[in-house]
Amino acid sequence: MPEAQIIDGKAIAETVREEITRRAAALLETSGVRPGLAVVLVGEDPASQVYVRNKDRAAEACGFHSLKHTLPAETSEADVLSLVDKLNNDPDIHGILVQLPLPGHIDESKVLRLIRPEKDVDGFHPVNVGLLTAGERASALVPCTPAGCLVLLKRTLGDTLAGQNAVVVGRSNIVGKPMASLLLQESCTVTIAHSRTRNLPDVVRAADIVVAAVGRPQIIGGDWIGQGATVIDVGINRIPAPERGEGKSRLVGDVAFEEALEHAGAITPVPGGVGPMTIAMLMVNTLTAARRLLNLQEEDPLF
Ligand SMILES: Nc1nc(=O)c2c([nH]1)NC[C@@H]1CN(c3ccc(C(=O)N[C@@H](CCC(=O)O)C(=O)O)cc3)C=[N+]21
Repeated sequence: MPEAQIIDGKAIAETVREEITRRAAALLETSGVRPGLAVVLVGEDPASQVYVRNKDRAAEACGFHSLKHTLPAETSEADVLSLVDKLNNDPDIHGILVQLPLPGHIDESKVLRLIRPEKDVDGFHPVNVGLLTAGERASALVPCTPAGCLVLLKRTLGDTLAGQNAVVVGRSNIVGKPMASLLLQESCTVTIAHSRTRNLPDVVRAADIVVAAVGRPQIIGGDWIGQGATVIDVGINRIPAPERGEGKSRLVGDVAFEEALEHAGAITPVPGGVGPMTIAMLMVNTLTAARRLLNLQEEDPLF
């Protein structure tokens, strides 16, 4: 059996970012506006710091104005809310991202609801969730990770996904549910599976498209993947790797990658698959938000 094609998320993310860099330069040329992104990080979680730094670099590479607000873990909810309020009213800021998870004493949903939907580049505000669910993707801001997965699927399978059997494993608000909405809008037959799904291996085996967004290392067996299926692995799990030396670790996805290679038609690696696309789509959303706030015409969507 030939081995699966490996979907190069890093390279595809690069092409998306190049296109956004061109469009941002054109916007600056014609309107004198530089897209502005504000990222709010509360606390010192090291993984969050890495992600926020990568995002900051990507924004600068695209020619955006990038502002990072790092607040101590003890910051009160009221202070976070007042920062969001200030960013909502800052004309130089077009996109606001509040890094999740927030410390336990802060009500996440309260913070996310305060972000102006037009600046909600994560697509987590109930207005954007509602627009996406209602099939009005064109006026919503779509969550970055599912949007990135859809770009990877279209670059791999072509622009038409209609009629494909898509199984999304995981039902989170940030990946599973919006992913299912996007695939449904593409006229896939969509199943949302989760920890309580009966006969999960058989459900996954019936899929032409598998999106794994569970957050447990290699929980999806390689032999669960139907022959020739396209596999998008959203999981980023750090596991011990004693073979690399004492105390070392490595990143793996939610899919048992090596075995899945023997069954899948195409599959994303971890790292280098969905992760880089998430950051690229944040750039897409920030430019989209800037153009809408300026009442400029929509550009050709990238997905
Ligand atoms: N409001 C909010 N929005 C987010 O989008 C958000 C968030 N909070 N909280 C945390 C998660 C996580 N996340 C990642 C994005 C890119 C990589 C990424 O680029 N990963 C690289 C590897 C990075 C590494 O080596 O650690 C890759 O998969 O190739 C990872 C994780 C965004 N998140």
